[in-house]
Amino acid sequence: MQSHPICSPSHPTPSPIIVFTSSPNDPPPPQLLLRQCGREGRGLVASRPLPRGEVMLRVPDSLLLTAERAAEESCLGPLLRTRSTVAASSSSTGSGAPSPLPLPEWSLLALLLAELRCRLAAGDRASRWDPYVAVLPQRPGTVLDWPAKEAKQLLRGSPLMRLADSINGAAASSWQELEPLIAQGRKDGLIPDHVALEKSDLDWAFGVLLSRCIRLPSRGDVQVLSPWADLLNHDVEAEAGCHLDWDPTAEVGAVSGALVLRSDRPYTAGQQVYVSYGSKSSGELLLSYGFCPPPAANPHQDYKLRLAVDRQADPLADLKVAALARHGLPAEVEFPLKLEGLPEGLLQYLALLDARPKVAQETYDLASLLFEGGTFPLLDGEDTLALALRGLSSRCTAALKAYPTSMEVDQALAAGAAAAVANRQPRGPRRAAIASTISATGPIAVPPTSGAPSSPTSPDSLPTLGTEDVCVSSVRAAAVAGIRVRERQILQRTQAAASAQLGDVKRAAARTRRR
Ligand SMILES: C[S@@+](CC[C@H](N)C(=O)[O-])C[C@H]1O[C@@H](n2cnc3c(N)ncnc32)[C@H](O)[C@@H]1O
Repeated sequence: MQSHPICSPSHPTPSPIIVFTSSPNDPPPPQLLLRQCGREGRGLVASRPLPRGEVMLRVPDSLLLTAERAAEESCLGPLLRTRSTVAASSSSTGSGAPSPLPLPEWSLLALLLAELRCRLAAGDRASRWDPYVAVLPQRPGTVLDWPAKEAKQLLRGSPLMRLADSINGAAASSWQELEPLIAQGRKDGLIPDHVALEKSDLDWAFGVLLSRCIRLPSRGDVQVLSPWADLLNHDVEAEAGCHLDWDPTAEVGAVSGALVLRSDRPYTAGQQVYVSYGSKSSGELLLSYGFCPPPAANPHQDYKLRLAVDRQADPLADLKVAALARHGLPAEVEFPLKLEGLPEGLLQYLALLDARPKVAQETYDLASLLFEGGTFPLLDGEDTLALALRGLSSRCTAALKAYPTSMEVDQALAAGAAAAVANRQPRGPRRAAIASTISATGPIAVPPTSGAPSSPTSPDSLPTLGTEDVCVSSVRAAAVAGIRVRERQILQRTQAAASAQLGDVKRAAARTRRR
């Protein structure tokens, strides 16, 4: 691999490599090196043995791409400033609070990213962010890159369809916000001719944000793009991974405050450093980040069962919504079903949804018993626990019927892809990276590992599918088939657990009647 453009010494702006130094006067060797890490793409590895709690990376504020910076540096800045002023004067409380953003964070970040991408494509390299934008992936591989028709077909029957709709919906409404602004900017001569700023540019920018944006809890949950920090890959097995957050006390040179990465455990030289992108299922990672760990090996794999008060068919809907609200519960919830055990509160919620109380007070009393007392009462002689278990079983039946394919077809599809993908050699192995070290200090020696992939024959042995893999439509289809296999297994196991518990409830009731 060539030298990393981010590190280019010829670029006039301060190179982000300074984030690796804790003291500008006496820089120690960098703690992290950039490497090619197999199907995960680039990643960061420890350059030397690192103890637990070590600061591995500091990114100063000046290198964070925030929404405020995006608004300032976009060619539409003058228009955005007018909007900010109008918003500030209409919401002014004289509190000295920072002026509100003219648009939502992601719209501003996407706008600047898209603009920079258009400029770079036309050879216009006037921005200090160019080295960063130049190394962003051309295809982030998120669901925004999937043809709409294909996404509809692939995700039919799966709860992932709702996630895809919400991602596409968010990108579409952001475009609706930006389109008139872009038209106005063009009219006002603010946008150079070589900056197309089309919907496809914005969709690309949204894909970059979905897969790389970092939320900083210790800085008011602000969302940023950060060079270097966004080269950290996700480990499904790590509960938390290394800690990445804003630290107001960290110092880079004379400046206080930095985005800091601290090691969660000791690292050996050459070991890849991971963070956790959150407790995400393989489908969520596929749609939002463009890669798919094997669902069977992902401890966060689930089936998101959506339960909602039926406002159309339930004559007691308003009462139930009010009763739920009294207990701080929404009228719609997604319960993550897993292979092992039922999610907390699921049966109570189902009991309220499916019960048919006669009067308003009965609804409120039922809700109190379920959500406060933790008991399932008899309602008009009917056991509300049995009601909830039957409700769960029938919802699992309906969910299983909603898939357009059979279990056998999905298993074959996923297994076929496992074999095909295993034959494609990724660039460098996963956990102990070997070749192609890219760093300011040159390669370090790491013992080679046996790079030969295992030969999978079942969907369970599907390897992690990286972004390059899932950019191929047939591999995407197989990844979703593998997810459907796991979702079905979860639904079947849940149904079996509900039937078994229903049997217990019936036997207990029979014993009570006999006494
Ligand atoms: C924040 S970036 C990390 C850096 C990235 N590898 C790169 O080369 O730019 C997130 C992207 O990294 C890749 N990625 C992260 N974790 C992964 C994993 N466990 N397996 C496969 N790909 C992964 C995916 O392409 C994802 O969209």
